[in-house]
Amino acid sequence: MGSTSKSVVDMIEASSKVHYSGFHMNGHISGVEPSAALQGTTDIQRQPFVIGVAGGAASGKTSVCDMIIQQLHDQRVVLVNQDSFYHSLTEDELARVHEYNFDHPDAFDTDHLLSCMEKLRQGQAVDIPKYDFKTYKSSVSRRVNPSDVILLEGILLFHDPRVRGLMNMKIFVDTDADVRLARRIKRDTSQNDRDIGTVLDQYSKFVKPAFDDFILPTKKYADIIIPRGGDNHVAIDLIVQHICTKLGQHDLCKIYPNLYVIQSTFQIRGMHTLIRDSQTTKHDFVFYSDRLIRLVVEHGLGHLPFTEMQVITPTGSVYSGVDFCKRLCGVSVIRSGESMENALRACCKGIKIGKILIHREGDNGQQLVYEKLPNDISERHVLLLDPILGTGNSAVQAIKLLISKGVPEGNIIFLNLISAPQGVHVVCKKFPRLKIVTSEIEHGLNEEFRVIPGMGEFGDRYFGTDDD
Ligand SMILES: Nc1ncnc2c1ncn2[C@@H]1O[C@H](COP(=O)(O)OP(=O)(O)O)[C@@H](O)[C@H]1O
Ligand SMILES: Nc1ccn([C@@H]2O[C@H](COP(=O)(O)O)[C@@H](O)[C@H]2O)c(=O)n1
Ligand SMILES: [Mg+2]
Repeated sequence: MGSTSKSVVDMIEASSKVHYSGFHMNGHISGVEPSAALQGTTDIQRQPFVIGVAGGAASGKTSVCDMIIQQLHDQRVVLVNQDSFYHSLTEDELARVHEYNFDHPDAFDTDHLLSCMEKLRQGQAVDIPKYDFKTYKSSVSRRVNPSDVILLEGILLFHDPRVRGLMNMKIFVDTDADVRLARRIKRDTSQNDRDIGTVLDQYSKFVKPAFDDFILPTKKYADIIIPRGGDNHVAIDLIVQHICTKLGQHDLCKIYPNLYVIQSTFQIRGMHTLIRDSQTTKHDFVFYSDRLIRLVVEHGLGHLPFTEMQVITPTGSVYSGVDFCKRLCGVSVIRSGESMENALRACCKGIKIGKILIHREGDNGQQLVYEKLPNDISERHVLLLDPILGTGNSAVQAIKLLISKGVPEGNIIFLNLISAPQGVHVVCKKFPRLKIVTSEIEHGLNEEFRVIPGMGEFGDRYFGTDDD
């Protein structure tokens, strides 16, 4: 199929240049959801996506980071090394350098690292020290500009909870101890002018014990463990793909405060991988779609208003909580939207569900052919259900109908599994008070206006009508 697609960034620049570049001038970009206080405003300040890469010395951390940076060539990425924050040795320490433990957490100026990271996260440039392994001192520094992605790498990066707390993703490079020692000998004798006896003494006295006591125990904090470091191309490709997905979503979220992409996890990516696979059986397709739909529905319900209430617990204490919004209604866009009804019913006991059927003739010829909605819909908050947002034309028809029935635009939450950027632009621009909640942003649309990578005809795959 001769399909062409535009990258998210291309489309954003083509259709929304003013918002996009305006945002970059403010210089705040992030991997984190906007805070509650900022939701609903256009002044969203975002911070960079921070990836921590830890592992033993000479495990291949720097090499893994270099490979990630190479693959993220069209993104603004900076690398910050924990090595840069080694304390400079005093004259006394220098005189007895062979007794100094460079692999202990105290060897690093972690407060300085934290203050530099804080500035970068706030969009400010920082001067990061340059550490010299031969003189054991930092002298000059290098200027690091704020970026969309910060790679932070070092042996003990996961040791301090404050440093761990900065990270959106944690990677542990897991390389065999013999390989690490062999590389270390090679590196220290050739680059750092050390003799092999000194390298081996340091290894047995400090490096190996510190690895066992301080580095290995932090492996449990990793989101991803990469065996074989830079040789593991599959792992690096997956990581880069994940980062691109997050950045793509953030680009759109930067522009539209009414777009909510649920926080991606590897569970969610795994479910998406299954439902996008053309070889997945109907049974698995339904199972994993249902799991994802439930997540989207729960997330969407989180955007409904609530009232505060107090209850008495069985211990006789007062619990101050909230009461659910009662005036609700689901509206499914026939036919694939009906796949989302069960999840909504499972979350909202006895919820009314209306239906809309829109007939699609080519790209622009959307026509409303059927609707059955509760009479009092104008007094309800509406959860509009359609698993795929493509061109946005059907969605616009459905939303217009709801508004014509008296539903305030701000009372509509549009729930879908995947959204093409084109559809997001159309819906978010036309209905800025409506909220879209989705689980992934797609790359785009092909020449036939089908979402890509997409997952095919959702209704056919879900209801089993795709058999020959
Ligand atoms: N997959 C690999 N194969 C061969 N040599 C490697 C590989 N990964 C790293 N190296 C080499 O090992 C040394 C240490 O790698 P580096 O990425 O600097 O590790 P770290 O940052 O964990 O100390 C470097 O000299 C590097 O060129
Ligand atoms: N002056 C120094 C400072 C550090 N080391 C060793 O470097 C290792 C950490 O660097 P990686 O790039 O390998 O992560 C660590 O094991 C220190 O022992 C050193 O030898 N001399
Ligand atoms: Mg390194």
